[in-house]
Amino acid sequence: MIALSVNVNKVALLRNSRDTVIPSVVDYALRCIHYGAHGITVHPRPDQRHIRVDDCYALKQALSVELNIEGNPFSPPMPSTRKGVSDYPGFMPLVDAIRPAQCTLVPDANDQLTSDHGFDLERDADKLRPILQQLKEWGVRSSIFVDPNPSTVALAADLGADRVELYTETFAREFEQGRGQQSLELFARTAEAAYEAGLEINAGHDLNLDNLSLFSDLPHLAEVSIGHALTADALYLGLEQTISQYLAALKTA
Ligand SMILES: CC(=O)[C@@H](O)[C@H](O)COP(=O)(O)O
Ligand SMILES: NCC(=O)COP(=O)(O)O
Repeated sequence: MIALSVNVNKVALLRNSRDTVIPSVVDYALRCIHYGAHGITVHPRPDQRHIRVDDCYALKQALSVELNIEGNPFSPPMPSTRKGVSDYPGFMPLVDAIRPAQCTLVPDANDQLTSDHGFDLERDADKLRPILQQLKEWGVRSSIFVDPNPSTVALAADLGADRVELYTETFAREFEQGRGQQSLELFARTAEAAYEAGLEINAGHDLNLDNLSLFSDLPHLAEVSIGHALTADALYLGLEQTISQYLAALKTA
């Protein structure tokens, strides 16, 4: 079985556009689980523009399924600029406080719009090793966000990671151009090399209802985390009932 972990960043982004709690990130996450999702993913960034520190605490408390926290382990503390929102303590202090089931290390710059590359395992080895050791001591399963590369992925196991998350943006773009099958082959060779090295395999970024069925053929795939497209699809797929309920409230149905 391939686990679906729903990334709730975009729900927080919508919530943050007002000083209200609509939509509730925790309520949305609980509904995802009620409808069959297996876990919840968040990617807090230092500016807390979507998921906030307080969301991480609330999700940890509310969830009985796996919470996956993604982020740059080297991101420093940052004061909050918004009233009533806690300061960002830095990524590793946050993970220490929350102790999620899984922590995915992503090399995002602080001001990056979204994740756009994986770690360079050769260049960043010495920086990553103590981070992975720390996660092990905390009992947090570790995963490293990587670009598909069959010749370097095994290094993640040498560094002490439990899993890798394959960054699937290139697959999504190639799929749109009709080259999904060719692109999947590179991912499959990377997955085989990772599996041979003893790693478990996650994947994510820009997976959607069009490309997911093909991607789910990836060998040894344990988990996908999906947020952006899934949130947009929930808007579309829930629209009919929503419009009809608003019309009923107006007594014009
Ligand atoms: C690591 C990764 O690919 C996701 O966490 C991605 O960053 C989605 O979150 P955002 O859409 O908030 O960037
Ligand atoms: N790790 C990928 C993730 O959490 C969600 O990525 P996306 O579906 O929002 O592109």
